[in-house]
Amino acid sequence: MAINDIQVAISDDFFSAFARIPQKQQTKVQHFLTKFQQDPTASGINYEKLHQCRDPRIRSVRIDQTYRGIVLQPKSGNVYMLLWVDHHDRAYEWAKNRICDINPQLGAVQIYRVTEKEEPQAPEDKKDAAMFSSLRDKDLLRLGLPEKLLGDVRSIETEPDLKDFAQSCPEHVYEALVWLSQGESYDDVLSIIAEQGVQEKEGVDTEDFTSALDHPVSRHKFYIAPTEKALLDMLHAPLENWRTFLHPSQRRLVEKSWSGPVRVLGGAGTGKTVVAMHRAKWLAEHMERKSSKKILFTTFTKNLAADIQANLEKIMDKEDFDRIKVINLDRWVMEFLSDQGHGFTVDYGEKSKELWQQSLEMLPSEMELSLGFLKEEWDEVIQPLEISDLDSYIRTERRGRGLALSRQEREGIWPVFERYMGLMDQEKLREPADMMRDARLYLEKGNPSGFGHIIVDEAQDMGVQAFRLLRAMVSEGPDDLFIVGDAHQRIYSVQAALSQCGIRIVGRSTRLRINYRTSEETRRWAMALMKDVFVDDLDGGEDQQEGYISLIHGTEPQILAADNPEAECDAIADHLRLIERNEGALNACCVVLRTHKLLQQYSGELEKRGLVLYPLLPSKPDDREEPGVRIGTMHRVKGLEFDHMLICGMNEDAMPLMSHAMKSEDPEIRKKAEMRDRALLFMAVTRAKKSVFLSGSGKISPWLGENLA
Ligand SMILES: Nc1ncnc2c1ncn2[C@@H]1O[C@H](COP(=O)(O)OP(=O)(O)OP(=O)(O)O)[C@@H](O)[C@H]1O
Repeated sequence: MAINDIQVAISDDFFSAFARIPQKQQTKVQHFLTKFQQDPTASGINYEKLHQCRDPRIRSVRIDQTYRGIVLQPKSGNVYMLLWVDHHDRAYEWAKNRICDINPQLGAVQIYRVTEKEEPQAPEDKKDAAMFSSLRDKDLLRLGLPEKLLGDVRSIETEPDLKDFAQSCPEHVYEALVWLSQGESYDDVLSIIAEQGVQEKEGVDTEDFTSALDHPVSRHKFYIAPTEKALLDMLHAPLENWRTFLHPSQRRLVEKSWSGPVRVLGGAGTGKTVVAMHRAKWLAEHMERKSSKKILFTTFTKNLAADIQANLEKIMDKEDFDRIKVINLDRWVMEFLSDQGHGFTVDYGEKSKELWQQSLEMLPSEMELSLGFLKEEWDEVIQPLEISDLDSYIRTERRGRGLALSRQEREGIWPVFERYMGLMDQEKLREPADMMRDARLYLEKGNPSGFGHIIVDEAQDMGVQAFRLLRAMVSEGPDDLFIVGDAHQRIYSVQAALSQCGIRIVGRSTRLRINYRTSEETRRWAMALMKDVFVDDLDGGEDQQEGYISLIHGTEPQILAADNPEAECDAIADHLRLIERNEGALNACCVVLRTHKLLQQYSGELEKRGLVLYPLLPSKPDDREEPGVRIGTMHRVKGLEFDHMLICGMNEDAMPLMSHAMKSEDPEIRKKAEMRDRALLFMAVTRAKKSVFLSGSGKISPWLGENLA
């Protein structure tokens, strides 16, 4: 057998186990793996049969005197699979009841754990109460359940039983069981998994590991390193599973040529950014080598673009990476316009405030409309619809506005807008949305963007002008636009519909449904915030709120209502100290506040209580090597994640914030402002990987519910 025919597949469990062993042994494992990958049949590799082991194909291999790797060596073929690594006794204990085989129904490689004494059936007295009693064995096997686990499934009665079963069950089967436990019908679950390319197959050869490793389920579990360098890179970041182990539902979006724009929706933490990054990588690897056009990966926020750039660099070859430009859209617009000799400066509201005041002088004295109302009219109607004359304004439908304006009233207020536009021009100023419009006009005149494909993250915060611009930046055609977003997290712009901006996604739209970040308890709490509100699908329709799951469990969000701010800060400090005692550091904890003023106030109070703080600054990435509790505004944590989130100062007037918009005379504007704050709280809560703590004092936010600590 030629050595180069040999395939070495490494399981995700192996990488997790590797991350837990001491550094000294990690170095030895690296040496071992380099040798092993070159030739697993070399005489220096000591395979030992484990007599206690349920799977006759499993062997141990020697790393050093005390550490062992666990390997599967199939009877035939040239595949070797590395399953685990640990101290001798623990490695043997892990291997004892593990089975690694090819599922006869699906043709995928699975690893699972059988109980000491397999019971093909549940005990008689448990049968009726069982959670999956309505399903026949045949139905369960069709989902890919190993036959040896049938008895275990039959014994599951409660959610905690199901949760425990996760330790033994192959992950894709566990996912199917969780869907079923949440009330999805059996047929719907079959369709969900079929969409991922997971379905019953005829004539599976249960000894052909080479073919089985190509199955989407196996590819979610095993990594076949293409080069030694790729393997070493993986070992340097063993817990970053997203680097290689794409879920089948993610992989099918990434590795495919699409006939036009694609929209990917997905709740918080479902891996939208991960998918978008892998999509960029796949496109770079598959695009025409000679093409002078680049791939643009764009985001709404600057911070996220910086993170993505760093992450893409980790998973790509330099040559492929050079085909991608990662930049937030605003910044690209500035660079492009400057190249075109545009000559205007963007204004984020500082100077325009003054100009609005001057323009207000044009309002007829008999009209009693506030400046707030006029600015809302500008942001919601005039700006997105690009209205530049009174006639068009009179004819427009004013969608999304709650207060009607007669023709006469429109004639009355138009001079205010006209004056504002004139003053902005005079001062050579532009609003960010105007900059996007101007960039689009240059593109439409024939000045190219230089991009052949565009990937858009955080699309929920891109407004009408941004979508129109993106459409103009790349020619219509295969793989032109790949757009990911989640309107539950829209905290900046107003709702925009892709199709109304020329981006047609019909037939190329999909949803990611498995949350990899937050626990199920946190996910449910966050979803309850959005229970009775309309959440759009970025194209004018409604996003379904059901059908998401998280496979991780944790504690319920903890809510504290203190008598006064001092008592609240005492409780926050106590909560942090407890985490520090358990985990040894506070670097993965983050405290967020609704406003800059609250941020200053709470920072001072927490420092007084002896806590070291690490402020999250607007443009500096979070360096997790630095000590201290992360602290920032809620907006600053968009797109990030932390083990523990503390969302503080959640008083009645802070959430929702009693802003101008919340006091608007237009009910639609009040509704939108409230929705943005709900989305902000939703986004902040869903940054947590392990726990959420929400606190306020005196009268707390009505959204924190009644679950008081
Ligand atoms: N296939 C995967 N395997 C392991 N981890 C994954 C996978 N996909 C995503 N993750 C992890 O899940 C977490 C969330 O991923 P990501 O940030 O891409 O989600 P998102 O949908 O963009 O989140 P949000 O919208 O809330 O910002 C990250 O920690 C990521 O590493």
